[in-house]
Amino acid sequence: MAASAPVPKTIYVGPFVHSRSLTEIEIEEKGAIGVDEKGIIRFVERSLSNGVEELKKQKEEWEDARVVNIEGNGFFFPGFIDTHTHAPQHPNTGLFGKTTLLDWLQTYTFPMESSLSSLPTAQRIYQNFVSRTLSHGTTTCAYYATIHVPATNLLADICLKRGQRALVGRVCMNSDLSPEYYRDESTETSVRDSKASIDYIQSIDPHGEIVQPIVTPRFAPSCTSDCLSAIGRLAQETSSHIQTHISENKGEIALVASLFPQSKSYTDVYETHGLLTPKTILAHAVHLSPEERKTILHHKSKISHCPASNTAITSGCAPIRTLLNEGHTVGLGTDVSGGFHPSILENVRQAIWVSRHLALHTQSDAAKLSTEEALYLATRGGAAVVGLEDKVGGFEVGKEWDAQMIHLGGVGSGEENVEENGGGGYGSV
Ligand SMILES: O=c1[nH]c(=O)c2nc[nH]c2[nH]1
Ligand SMILES: [Zn+2]
Repeated sequence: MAASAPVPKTIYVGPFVHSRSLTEIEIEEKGAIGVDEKGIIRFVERSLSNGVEELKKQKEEWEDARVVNIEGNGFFFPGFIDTHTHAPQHPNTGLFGKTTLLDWLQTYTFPMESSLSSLPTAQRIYQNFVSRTLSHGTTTCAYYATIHVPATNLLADICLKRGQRALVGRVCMNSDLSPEYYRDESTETSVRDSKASIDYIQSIDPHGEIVQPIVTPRFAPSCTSDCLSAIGRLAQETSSHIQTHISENKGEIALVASLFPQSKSYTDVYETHGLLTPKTILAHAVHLSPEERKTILHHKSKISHCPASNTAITSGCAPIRTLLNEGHTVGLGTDVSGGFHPSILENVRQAIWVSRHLALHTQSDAAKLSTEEALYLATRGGAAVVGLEDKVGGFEVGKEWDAQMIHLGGVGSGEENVEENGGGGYGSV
C-alpha cells in the first residue's frame, strides 16, 4: 500500500506498454522502471542494451535494488481504472432478461441490494467482488455500495486492506421510486448516514491515499428535490467526489421530466441542485442533448462510459467520439450488474464494438473508436475521471507504480491468457 507499507526498491525489467496520448500507444521492448520504497517511479529507461546489472552500476543508489523480470512472453501495463460499478450487485451479474432500466431496478437490483443489511452477506459479496476486480487488473475503482452504513464502511475496509484504490459511496435514495424496504426514511437520514460513512472512510485513510468517500445520489428519480440539494451541500462541505447516473434510458429521461417539471433537462436537475462539479462522475450519458453536453463541459464534470451495460439493458449507444471531440473527460465503467462483466478489458472491447454499431446507425466512420483510444479510456482517461491523473494511468517519473504484469501464453502452452493474470497495486504485480 502506498500509504503505509514500505516496499524494497525495485527495478521492473522487460517490455512495457502504455498510452502516450488518446491516439498513441507506446510499446517499449527493452524497458526498466525504477520504483522507490514509497512505490513512486524514479526512472524509466528505454532501449536497455547492456542489461540491468550495468544499469545498476550507472545508477549509484540502485545497486542493492531488487529486480523483477518479465518471465517469458509478457509485458507491464498500467492498472485498469473502473470509473463506475456496483459492488453489491455482483451476484446478479448476467441477470437482466428482457428488462430495461426501470423494471430491471425493481425486478433484480433493489431486492439484491437490500440483502446487504446483513453484514455477513455484505462481507461475502464484497470480498468476492474486490478479488474479482483485482483479478481483472483493476487497481482503482469507483464503487457504489448500498444505503447501509456498516456494509459501505466494510467495503472501504476491504479495499484499504487489499490495496485497491477506491472511491466508495453510500447510496442515497429517499424517494418512493424505491420500495419501502429499501430506501432512506427522509432527507435528514440520507444526509446523516452519508456523513457517517464519509467520516468513517476519512478516519481509516485520512489523506485518501487508497480509499476516499464519494457522495452518491443514486440518480435523480431516486431522490427528492430537497435531498438532492442537501446532498450537493454535503459534497461541497466535505470536498467530496460525487457520482450519479445520467441520461441512460429514454423511459428514465421521461420520468425525470415528469418528476422535475421546472427543469429544462436531466442535466439541469443536477446543475440546479449543486451536483455538477469537477469532481462529479456521470455514468452513461447516452442521450444527452448538445446543450446538456455544453453544461457538463462548463462544470468540468466527468463521464463514465459503460458500453456492456448500455447494451445488456438496451439503453443505447453513447456517442463517445462526439464527447471526446468536444473535450469531455471520459473513462470506462463496468457497471456491474447492468454490465455483464467485471473486466475493464472486456469493456474496452465493448466500447470498440458499440462505436461501430453507432457508425452503422449514423452511416459515418466518425463515430468509431480505435483500440488506442479505448485503451486510453481504460487507463489515463479513467485516472482523470477519478481525479488521480497525477498518480496513475501511465508510466512516468513521479507517478505511482500501478501496474499489471501481463503474461501471454502461447497456444498449446497450457498457460492461461492475458486477462486472468491482472495484478493488484504495485506491490502485487
Ligand atoms: O445501470 C444502472 N444501474 C443502477 O444500479 C442504477 N440505478 C439508477 N440508475 C442505474 N443504472
Ligand atoms: Zn450504474
